Amino acid sequence: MSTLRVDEVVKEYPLRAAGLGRGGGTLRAVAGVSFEVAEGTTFGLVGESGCGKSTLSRIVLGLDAPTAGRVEACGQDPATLGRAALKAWRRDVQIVAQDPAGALPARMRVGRIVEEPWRVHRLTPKGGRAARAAELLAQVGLPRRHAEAFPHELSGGQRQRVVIARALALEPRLVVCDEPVSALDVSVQAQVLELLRGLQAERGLTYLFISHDLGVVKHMADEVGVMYRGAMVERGPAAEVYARPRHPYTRELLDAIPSIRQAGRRRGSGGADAAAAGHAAAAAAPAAVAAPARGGRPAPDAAPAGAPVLDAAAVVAQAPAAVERGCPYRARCPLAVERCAAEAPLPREVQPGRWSACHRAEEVR
Ligand SMILES: Nc1ncnc2c1ncn2[C@@H]1O[C@H](COP(=O)(O)OP(=O)(O)OP(=O)(O)O)[C@@H](O)[C@H]1O
Repeated sequence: MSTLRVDEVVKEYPLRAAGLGRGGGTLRAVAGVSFEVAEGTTFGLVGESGCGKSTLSRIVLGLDAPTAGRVEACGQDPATLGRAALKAWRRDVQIVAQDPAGALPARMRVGRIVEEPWRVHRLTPKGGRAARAAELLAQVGLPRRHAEAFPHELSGGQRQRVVIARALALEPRLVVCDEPVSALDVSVQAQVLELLRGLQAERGLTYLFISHDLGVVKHMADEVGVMYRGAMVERGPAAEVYARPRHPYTRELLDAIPSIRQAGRRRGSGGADAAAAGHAAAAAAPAAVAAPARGGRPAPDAAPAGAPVLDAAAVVAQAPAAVERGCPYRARCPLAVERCAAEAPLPREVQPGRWSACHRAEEVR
């Protein structure tokens, strides 16, 4: 049974809202993405900065509506729910966000932070809020006395544990983990990932795990989806994708894993700097290769006729939308041939359960 279904989701923003000019036109941040996540499993969503991961996560969380397509999470499409129903649905779908320093209210004590979701939903758990909050803190590996601490008195890893405890307070079924360890030291990352895995096993949680780092996702995901310029270019069981990628962009990301780790080590401590260096390397590597711009097909009712539709990477590269057809990855692709310029590859099932949007998927090594 699927806890999450994402069906042909498209999200477009006016170029003006994306800070790109004053005229008409549309930025296509998510370009027809589909996948399902079975109950109790983890789907890893990977791609470089600007490929549309966070936009997709906002849609899954019901914080934004898709321009086209549909999401069903825990049995409901959040875009169709009224206010009260949406609030009730949010008990089932929680987020563990990226930045522990920014995600917690600075002036609230930790115990009170963990209790907050019960306050918002006017609930009292068995045994009372304070006692249950202390239990939750213990379950995420924090001593009970930390309930009295303020977030700034804790380390980054401890703060992320508080974020996780708060997300679990309402006993959700689906947790969107959006770069949950990217702000942490490399050694602490492993501990937090271990905690997330343990909680999943205990509670049967379903995770949508978003990261720019295929190395991190490897430790978590049952299935992986690789996003490039708003599209999902490869999808399949994690072990198979890592062992034999079927898209050259996945290959490029896999090849980048050792260099990211080395970048962290070169900076010395394996501490926060290392994680930051890894993030920077992942973001910078693709930018070093000039990506061409591409105009996409406008969604039927999204943009006025004649207004350009840009994909995310075209805008990241800040190049004019000159190329109208073909595979968006071809300028970086070692396998690109003439056909790739003429015809955009549609996702196809290259073997049971494995999807790739590459004309030459079978030749990727
Ligand atoms: N509210 C918005 N209005 C306009 N454009 C947006 C908005 N949110 C995101 N975008 C644009 O959509 C594209 C995809 O952004 P998104 O944040 O989803 O990517 P991402 O893969 O999560 O990147 P990062 O890891 O850097 O957050 C980017 O070009 C971004 O500028």
